[in-house]
Amino acid sequence: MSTEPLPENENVPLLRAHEVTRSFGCGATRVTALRGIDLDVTAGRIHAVRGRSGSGKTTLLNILGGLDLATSGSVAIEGTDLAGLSDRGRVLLRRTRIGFVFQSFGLIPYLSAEENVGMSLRLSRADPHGRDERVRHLLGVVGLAGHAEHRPAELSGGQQQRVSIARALARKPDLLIADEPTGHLDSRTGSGIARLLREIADTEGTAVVLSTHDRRLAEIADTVFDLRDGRVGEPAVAQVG
Ligand SMILES: Nc1ncnc2c1ncn2[C@@H]1O[C@H](COP(=O)(O)OP(=O)(O)OP(=O)(O)O)[C@@H](O)[C@H]1O
Repeated sequence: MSTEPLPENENVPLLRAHEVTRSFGCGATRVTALRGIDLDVTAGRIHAVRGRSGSGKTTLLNILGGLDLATSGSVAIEGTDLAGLSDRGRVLLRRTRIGFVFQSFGLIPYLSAEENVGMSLRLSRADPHGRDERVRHLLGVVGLAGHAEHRPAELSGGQQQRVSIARALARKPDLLIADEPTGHLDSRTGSGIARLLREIADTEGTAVVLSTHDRRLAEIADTVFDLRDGRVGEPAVAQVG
């Protein structure tokens, strides 16, 4: 990958993956999940990764989010190669710049919605007043202002996913990684989550990378990458912007 500094220009990608491969295991049991992925991620845009089960979607998202490292190739956020950071450097980068949303929500069951959303802000010792304001704002953004004190078990699946999206946004990440965010939801609830992600990308300028089998999520994406045999085809520009 070029070591030239990127020009200052709003079209410069936030994240750039170049020739990314990922293999697991060795010898006869070696599995190559990704085989040379090139992909750019841009602020305020939604990038959907589609593909059959086992095509490498989760593996790719984990690498883009710095949860895992490529076997070869590079992933850089604003020119910083993730593989060049120490483990602690990657943890810090994830905490400050990347939010994660998972299919199974991953909320802490004994905490209320507002406590789940505010958790990472408490851990970062954010000023309590600003923290409470941010949590209130985010619960409003995801349409749960009236459910601040509910625990996950008292919320529907769609509401739990909204809490997990608010939690992922608490520290104003530049990049939101969402692995099958509607995978456990019925289609109507999934459509609501799709609209919410679109709104967040548009209003907060967050870059979103999501994996999905869900047509509705692919429809709200700006770019769709089809993963097949560990490679992506030419990115398709989705019909709906
Ligand atoms: N930790 C691991 N160890 C060994 N093989 C792995 C590991 N993680 C993923 N794989 C393999 O890599 C390939 C891609 O898996 P991955 O989970 O990325 O696919 P996916 O497209 O997300 O699938 P799904 O839609 O079912 O979640 C699969 O063959 C899987 O078995």
